[in-house]
Amino acid sequence: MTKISTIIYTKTDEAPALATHSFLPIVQAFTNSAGVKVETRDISLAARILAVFSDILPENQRVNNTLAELGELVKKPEANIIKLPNISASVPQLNAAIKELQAKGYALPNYPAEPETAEEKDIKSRYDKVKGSAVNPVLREGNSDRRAPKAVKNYAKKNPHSMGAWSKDSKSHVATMAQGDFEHNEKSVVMPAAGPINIQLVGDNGKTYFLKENLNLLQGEIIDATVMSKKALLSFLEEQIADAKKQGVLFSLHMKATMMKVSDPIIFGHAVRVYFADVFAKHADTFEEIGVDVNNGFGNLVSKLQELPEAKRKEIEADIETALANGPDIAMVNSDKGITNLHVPSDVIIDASMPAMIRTSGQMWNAEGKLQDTKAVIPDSSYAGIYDATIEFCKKHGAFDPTTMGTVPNVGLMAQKAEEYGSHDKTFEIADNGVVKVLDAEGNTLMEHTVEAGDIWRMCQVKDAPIQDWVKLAVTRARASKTPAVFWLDENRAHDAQLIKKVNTYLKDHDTTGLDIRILSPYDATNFTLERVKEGKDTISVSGNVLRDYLTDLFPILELGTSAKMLSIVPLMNGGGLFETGAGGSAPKHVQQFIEENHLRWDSLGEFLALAVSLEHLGESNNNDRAKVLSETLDEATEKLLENKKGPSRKTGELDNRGSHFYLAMYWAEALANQTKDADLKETFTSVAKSLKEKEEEIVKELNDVQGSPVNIEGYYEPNETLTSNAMRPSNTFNAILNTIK
Ligand SMILES: NC(=O)C1=CN([C@@H]2O[C@H](COP(=O)(O)OP(=O)(O)OC[C@H]3O[C@@H](n4cnc5c(N)ncnc54)[C@H](OP(=O)(O)O)[C@@H]3O)[C@@H](O)[C@H]2O)C=CC1
Ligand SMILES: O=C(O)CCC(=O)C(=O)O
Ligand SMILES: [Mg+2]
Repeated sequence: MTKISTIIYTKTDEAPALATHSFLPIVQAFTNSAGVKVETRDISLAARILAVFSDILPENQRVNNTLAELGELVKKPEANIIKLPNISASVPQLNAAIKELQAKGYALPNYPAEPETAEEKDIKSRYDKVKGSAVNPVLREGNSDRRAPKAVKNYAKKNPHSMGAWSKDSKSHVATMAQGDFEHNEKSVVMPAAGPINIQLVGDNGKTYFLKENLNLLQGEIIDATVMSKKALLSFLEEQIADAKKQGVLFSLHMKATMMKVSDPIIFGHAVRVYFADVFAKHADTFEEIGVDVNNGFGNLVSKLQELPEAKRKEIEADIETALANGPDIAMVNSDKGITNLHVPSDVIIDASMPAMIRTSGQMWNAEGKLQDTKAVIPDSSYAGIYDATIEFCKKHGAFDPTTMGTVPNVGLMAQKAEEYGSHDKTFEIADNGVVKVLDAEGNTLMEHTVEAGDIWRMCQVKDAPIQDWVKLAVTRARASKTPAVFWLDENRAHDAQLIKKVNTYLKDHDTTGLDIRILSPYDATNFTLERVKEGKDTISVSGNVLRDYLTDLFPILELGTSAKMLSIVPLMNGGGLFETGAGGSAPKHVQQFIEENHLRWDSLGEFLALAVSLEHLGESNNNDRAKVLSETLDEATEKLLENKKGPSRKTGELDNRGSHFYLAMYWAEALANQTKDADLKETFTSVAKSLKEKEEEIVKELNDVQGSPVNIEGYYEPNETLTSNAMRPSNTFNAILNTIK
């Protein structure tokens, strides 16, 4: 008797949440017969908001803090979690979600942008726990192994996606700071012993205070501190805006304001204020009065203007028009609706936006809805070089060829809030000129920076155990796939120099004979990897947390057309498994199409791949042979789905997400019927496969016929369960067959 095994399937937001309404009933029907329970946990933005305010809500509206619960589970060996992408909310998204929940009868407070009373401060601190990238860092108690499975890569080679041609004369380029930024000011030390540290600001005005107290660190932890100079940033932005105008290219800002939820909105705000400098100078008092905060994007100003009397509003709008006419053209998110790249910080997120630009001949959309060469502004220079190198490579060699290009899997250091992505509780917009010091328990200065008011100072940490685990994972993957592995580390960067020492030490713990393992700076690693990619050769990138994020969108988008097709495994350090679905996000544009046309183009390939490895892990860890059979047959079904091109189409009226789920179910049932390892499963699924095949045409017709008109699911952040489920399961014939599986 095998013991009951449980997989946790996360309920999230937007397109992946819609897809779950169709896919999960299939999964549950198939796994039930193998003694595998698939339970859901709601970690959507709406559920996370309700969880942090449960104590003030009436009993019938309270929800458990499931994210905290999963945060504990990932530290246990029995963890087996399938994690779908979720919204990492920018402030405009957070406000929209609060508004929707309030309208649904939840007495939630508004988000206080500038809290004054103790109560407001408490409210803001609760919302800040939900804001930005608040899920992934909590669950990632392991490092990351992301790759395109062979079947997926072969499919892409045989069925290449479109790839915009590159011209040698392209004026597109990356602009990044040459001094005064995080990269150039970085200092780094390794903790010689465990103990608390303090971060202190010694003000030139005689005021000295702690920015952070009693932060407990472990022995061997690498900590870095650095600062982005406001002055240097502003003059860089001024230069780039003028240069974009001069060169006649689009101005486009690429940030990660979701993951870097403290620093990057501040930088985003500076970019908006510098671009619209004349408007901000002329109307400073009015903006102060109506509480304009462009750290949440230019869109915040646009919406706040509605509060003004018409004459004043019109005057400011005219000045905005003048600024736009005088400045360089701005890259557009939606030219029909006049939404620019500077409107909302969560509309243009660097990991997806830069590869999309590179795939589109290095161009972005202008206000006329036409493609145009672009200046991609990435203020901090720590990682901008990888996009610079890629763009220059494309100018020299032309676009990559998906039919021949090699693949670049990634082994990423991310466990336990590693590096920049764990820095928000140690990032500060500095209030006074002075010196920021990192002090050990005895009061010795470990690192210090001279700062000015408005500078952004931050500290990052990475623990030693995750580094050891990461090096081990890199060697394991290099050995298993017989592929060269490159550590993307720059000996000239303070943090990387410390990491290189540890990498060299920990590599000695493993047998590396016969393996090709190198350490190259990110810029050189890009060129080395791209040369090989062009020749059809594979190369593992072994990187820190930020590059993990960037590279696992960059290469999949170039190789496969989307990062949705990645296998994304997080072997948890305590033995459990976290299986992320794909490497991309929650695709807001897909929801819009679904609502308007009842067509969901979301590709669940990432979910299929994740479920297969989750079942395999369960098979191994729980000695559940049936789970293994389910896993093997699911992989067969996924391959067949690719071969027969049953992924979702982008066009309304054609097979969509729901139709692709039907085909997966049919192929899965067929594979189960054809296997010989488990007779019971064979018997159950022989009749299921037969019914599905017989009714194929009818089911596909039912799924496609509903498309073409709007659908109402009564909400965006918390749609109505029944309406959504009905909309996502429109084939009675298919539903009836699933109901017969015992
Ligand atoms: N792991 C996580 O939880 C992550 C969450 N996010 C969150 O997702 C949101 C959107 O982020 P954004 O940077 O725009 O990135 P997305 O990955 O959501 O979207 C970029 C584009 O990639 C394509 N795409 C992504 N996934 C799929 C899929 N499964 N099937 C088909 N196409 C896909 C779509 O292209 P097209 O429209 O052309 O079809 C989509 O518009 C943000 O709230 C962000 O915080 C982002 C990254 C990871
Ligand atoms: O958590 C997030 O906000 C995004 C995560 C992400 O983009 C990634 O891990 O690839
Ligand atoms: Mg990413």
